[in-house]
Amino acid sequence: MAQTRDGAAVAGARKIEITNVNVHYGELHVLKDINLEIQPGEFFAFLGPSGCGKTTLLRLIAGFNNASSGDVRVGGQDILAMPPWKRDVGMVFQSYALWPHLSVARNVAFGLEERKLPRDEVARRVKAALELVGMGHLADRRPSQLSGGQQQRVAVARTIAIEPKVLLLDEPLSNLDAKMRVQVRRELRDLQQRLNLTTIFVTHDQEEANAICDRIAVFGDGRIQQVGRPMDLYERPASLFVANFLGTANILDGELVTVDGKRLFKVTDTISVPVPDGVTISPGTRLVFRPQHASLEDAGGQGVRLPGRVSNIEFLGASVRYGVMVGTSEVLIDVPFQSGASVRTVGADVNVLLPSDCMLWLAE
Ligand SMILES: Nc1ncnc2c1ncn2[C@@H]1O[C@H](COP(=O)(O)OP(=O)(O)OP(=O)(O)O)[C@@H](O)[C@H]1O
Repeated sequence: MAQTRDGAAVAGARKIEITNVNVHYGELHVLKDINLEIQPGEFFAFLGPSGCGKTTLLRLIAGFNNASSGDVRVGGQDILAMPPWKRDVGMVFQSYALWPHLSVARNVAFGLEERKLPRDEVARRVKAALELVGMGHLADRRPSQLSGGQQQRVAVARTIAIEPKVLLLDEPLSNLDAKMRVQVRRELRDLQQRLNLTTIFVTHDQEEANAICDRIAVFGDGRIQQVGRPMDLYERPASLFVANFLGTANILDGELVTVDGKRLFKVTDTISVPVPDGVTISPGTRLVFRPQHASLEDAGGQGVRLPGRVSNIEFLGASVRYGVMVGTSEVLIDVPFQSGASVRTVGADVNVLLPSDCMLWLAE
């Protein structure tokens, strides 16, 4: 049986299988050979920059656009030929799309009435859905009398009232301020767990995806670049694109040279890094590392030393972020801040100490 990030076993939730999906808008090839399996009860993110096709794939699953080729199955059933309302799939839109002239309760009831459910069943579901999102006490208000976060909760209530087996969330937090985003994303995660819903969350915000999702598919240029758990993608990105998209990455250019039989990655005439056995360096391969994995060392410590000069200092609270020029590239190094510890000054000569197990060798 599948398990969620919190270890809870899930029964009854649906698996989503996307096979060889292509979507064109006229000449534009928007989704290219998408293959993906989303496990029952997973909270899954589509993450990527604007325009890479995330929403297009979400809308395809919901039934609001068509594939040029490929197959989408939910719970083993081919859904692409079904109308949206028969798919057991509920979608929450970025804009919320609430009716301004209807009360909160009537907004939630609307989709149920369209489905011709009996009145008492509609009333029961409206009440239950609003209670679930903590909006029962505001059932008589109009959307204009609600905050952004409250409107978002109504939009979620309206979707879960139809009792979908799959929940699709299209950038649901983008209209909220930073504090509210953190609160509502937690609520969404809790709700998803309680209802045991296979959920896809579309976002271009890596922090959001990392915070609440079990797994992430990173999209770029209409393709899935990598799929994995947040920590695995961060620690083991498969490409420069993914390394750059998930967190801050230092990227050093260089070329492979062999000196006395040893392979070196030559960053400048005076700075070279030994290439570990088993690593393949091809044209376009770069040396990549995270700011917190390196340190500034005066003495001691294991690893490769890169001589550089401090070019910038930012105090971030828990750490100090140094910009250090290594050759012609500036790298960022996060040093944990300790009260009373001396802080280097701009212009100081330093050694960047880079443990060999923190080096990534990546290409585009
Ligand atoms: N109905 C449409 N007709 C033609 N082109 C479209 C249509 N909808 C989207 N596109 C184009 O398809 C590409 C993918 O759009 P999509 O909305 O899926 O991207 P996205 O990754 O969700 O971006 P965002 O984060 O900005 O919403 C974009 O180049 C967009 O301009």
